[in-house]
Amino acid sequence: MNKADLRKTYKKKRNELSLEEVFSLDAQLFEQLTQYDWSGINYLHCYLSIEKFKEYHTLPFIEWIWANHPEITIVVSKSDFVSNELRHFTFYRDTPLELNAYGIPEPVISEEIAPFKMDAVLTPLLVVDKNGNRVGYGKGFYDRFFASCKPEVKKLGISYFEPVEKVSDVNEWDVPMDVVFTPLDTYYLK
Ligand SMILES: Nc1nc2c(c(=O)[nH]1)N(C=O)[C@@H](CNc1ccc(C(=O)N[C@@H](CCC(=O)O)C(=O)O)cc1)CN2
Ligand SMILES: Nc1ncnc2c1ncn2[C@@H]1O[C@H](COP(=O)(O)OP(=O)(O)OP(=O)(O)O)[C@@H](O)[C@H]1O
Repeated sequence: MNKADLRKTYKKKRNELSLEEVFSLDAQLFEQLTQYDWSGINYLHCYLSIEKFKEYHTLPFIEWIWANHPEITIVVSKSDFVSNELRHFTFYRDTPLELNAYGIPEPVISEEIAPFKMDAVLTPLLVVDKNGNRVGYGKGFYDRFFASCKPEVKKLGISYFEPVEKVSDVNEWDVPMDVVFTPLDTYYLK
């Protein structure tokens, strides 16, 4: 299937999840994430969830990192919807957040971190294929971001759904995921 059709299908599938389903999928994803080997990571970039789109709710996992991996600095983004580029800032317990016009929580003030500093990036997505090719909302924020990261950055995807066989229209700018967390499994793709 192509990205446009997958985007439509998986947006609908996610929308149709009940709150009970989301709650239980989130608990399973949390288990997968906490079983991953986080050693060697200093800067972990993580998205903050858009509630109205029913994205996996990352805050409980971020709190787990704060409690269990004090050596890791969590970094979150601010989105510029004119250039479709991200800027990156440290995120601590006391960092104030505000919702931007798209419903994405963003830090009000904190320290800016350059993209090449990231050791791992937890990436939002609608669905991936078995090669790690990702379908997002179609604005290319994360593809641009990965283009400015160091080549060895760990690209980690989070998905409510199992990988599909194939995204048929992969472009030259698409950066595949190395690892994908789903409620049922963690896939190591490269
Ligand atoms: N939590 C989170 N943060 C993220 C992303 C993400 O997928 N999740 N992004 C990943 O790249 C970027 C933001 N991408 C976005 C792209 C489009 C819309 C949006 O609201 N689009 C339409 C509505 C479409 C719809 O209804 O589905 C609009 O413009 O109104 C929001 C965020 C950066 N930050
Ligand atoms: N490194 C890059 N530099 C400049 N433009 C880029 C880059 N990567 C992607 N783009 C542009 O961004 C758009 C990405 O579209 P695509 O359908 O791949 O988005 P997506 O990966 O689903 O979305 P998102 O990353 O926002 O979740 C394309 O129009 C592409 O031209």
